[in-house]
Amino acid sequence: VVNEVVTKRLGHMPILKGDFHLLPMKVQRFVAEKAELMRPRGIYICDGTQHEADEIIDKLVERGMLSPLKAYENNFICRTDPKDVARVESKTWMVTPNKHQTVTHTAEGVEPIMGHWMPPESFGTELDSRFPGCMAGRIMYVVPFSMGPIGGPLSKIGIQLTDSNYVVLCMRIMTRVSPAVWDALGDQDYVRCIHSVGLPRPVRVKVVNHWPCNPERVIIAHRPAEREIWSFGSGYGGNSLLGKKCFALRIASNIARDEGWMAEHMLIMGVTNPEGHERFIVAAFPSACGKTNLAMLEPTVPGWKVRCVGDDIAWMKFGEDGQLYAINPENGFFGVAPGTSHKTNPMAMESFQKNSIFTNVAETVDGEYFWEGLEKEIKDPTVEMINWLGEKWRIGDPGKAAHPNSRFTAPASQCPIIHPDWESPHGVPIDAIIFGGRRPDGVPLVFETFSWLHGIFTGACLKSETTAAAEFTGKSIMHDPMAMRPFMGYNFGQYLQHWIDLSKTPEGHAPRKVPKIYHVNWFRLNKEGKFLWPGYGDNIRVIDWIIRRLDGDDSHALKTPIGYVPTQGSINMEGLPPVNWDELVSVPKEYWQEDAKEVRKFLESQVGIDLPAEIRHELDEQEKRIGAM
Ligand SMILES: O=C(O)CSc1cccnc1C(=O)O
Ligand SMILES: [Mn+2]
Repeated sequence: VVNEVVTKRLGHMPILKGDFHLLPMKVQRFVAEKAELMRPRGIYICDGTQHEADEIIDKLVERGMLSPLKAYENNFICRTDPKDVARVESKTWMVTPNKHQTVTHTAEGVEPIMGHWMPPESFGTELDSRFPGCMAGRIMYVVPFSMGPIGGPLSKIGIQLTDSNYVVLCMRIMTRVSPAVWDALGDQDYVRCIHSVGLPRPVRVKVVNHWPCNPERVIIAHRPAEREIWSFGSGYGGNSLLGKKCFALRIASNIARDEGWMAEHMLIMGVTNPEGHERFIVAAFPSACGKTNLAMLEPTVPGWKVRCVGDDIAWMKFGEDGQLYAINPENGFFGVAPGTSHKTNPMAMESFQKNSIFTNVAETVDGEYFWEGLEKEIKDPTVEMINWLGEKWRIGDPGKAAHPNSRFTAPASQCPIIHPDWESPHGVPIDAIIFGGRRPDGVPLVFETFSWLHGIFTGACLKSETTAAAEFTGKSIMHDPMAMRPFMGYNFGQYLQHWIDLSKTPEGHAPRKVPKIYHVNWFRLNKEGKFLWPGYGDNIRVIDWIIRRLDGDDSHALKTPIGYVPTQGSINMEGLPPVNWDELVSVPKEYWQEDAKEVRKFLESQVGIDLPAEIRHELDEQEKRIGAM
């Protein structure tokens, strides 16, 4: 179908690949309009095939942006401009007509830590000063992708326009890119993702590592009501792979609120006990707090089996039967490389032995990847390397081999313990939700909350020691409510209300089985500053206790003011070096009295009048229980 407006807009823009006029008309209009705005030298409609990826890879290798890691099959490495290495929260915005659609009514003079609001008129100005002509001399790739299996009832479709072929390669690993998306689209809406590295040709600045970007002019703006994302100036991770944080969390949480489901920053895992009974659990930990490690856990206790459904994002919806179901909307893993090893996550290691892309890690002269944590696994510890800055480096030299936020991008299908149902369109049944974070002091190894509302309150008070994924540095305990702080798509108080509302069974439906909510803390330190708990594969012992609780075993729990903690002997410690049980599970009165004051101050100053009454009630009741200790 040819439409005059589209034809006029496209003008003589060459279509370098694909048949533009076979695209659905609404997509033709979207592509033509953006092409007229950003004026690329041509349009390339992606088909997501291996052949297409190989062609793009060859071009990037020739240009020097990507190089093959010759020790593996089809693995590649790239180094970014050192100024473009992580999500940039300070330049990530939600654009809504009314400020409080995005941010809560914080106390006078208190900056919201959730949601970063930009008024629509300012967004217009920012857009006009960046996007017109920004793709000059570059190709505009049209990437049709599905978050979730194509055509699934919980899946959603996006179209990303980008001038970065690195982004095209990564989107193909992280999402489902296929012409089948055009057919699945039908009359449903889709999320419009517009991305540019922000460096039109002819380029007048020095491009570092063949990595075009425009760090000083970065903006990542979301228009949730319009289901639109605009990203400029960064080629990296969550700033540019718009299917992940921007779509699957910030925009999707808005769609989920409107449609009655949940878009959460959670891993999804299947756990089978020695009796062969499998349960599925989701867990929300802040960035770089071990979600991937838990999702791919290798149990140290015989008879247990863990299989991975997802490691970062869960979309969940109550089914007709009242059961909560979850899908992993992603198609790959974009995991933190440093700290990943055969000791900490052998299954992750096995997931990226081929067909994967490594960003800002080190490369040995033998063509292997290297990062902090692999010292004991490298064949030759004296081997010469190129570090993430492109400098000659050896183990023991000053500086780091890999950037702390360096990443592997690997197909989920390559994970040896990927669950057989990981692509089930309807998802897997969820029986427990676990919140957790890095809490060096005062927080027990695990506790079960008293109710759905108490669980939401506990999630809203989630805190964790900061890590490398965001731009914060240094060790401090930061609030990260529901592990969604950087990804909150709308007013946090309304988000809590949405969780509360979802537990209510709609008229004439099967009663909703709300999952039990737990909190875990693998990171408690003893008085000498040493970890009290071995963690990693031994965390199955905590999951075992949780599953016995789900199976109705209520004998091994001690009621405390913050929830039920395991009684001594109720966690299988066989084979473990002695553990100081009291230090590990104690709920110290003075610590929690302080904490009660701090979370009240946090909720009152950060959520204010938007805090649902039910959660305020949980806050009051918990403070009373602690006070009565
Ligand atoms: O986008 C980045 O710079 C890394 S952040 C990231 C990547 C994958 C999964 N989770 C995160 C996160 O920050 O939570
Ligand atoms: Mn994450």
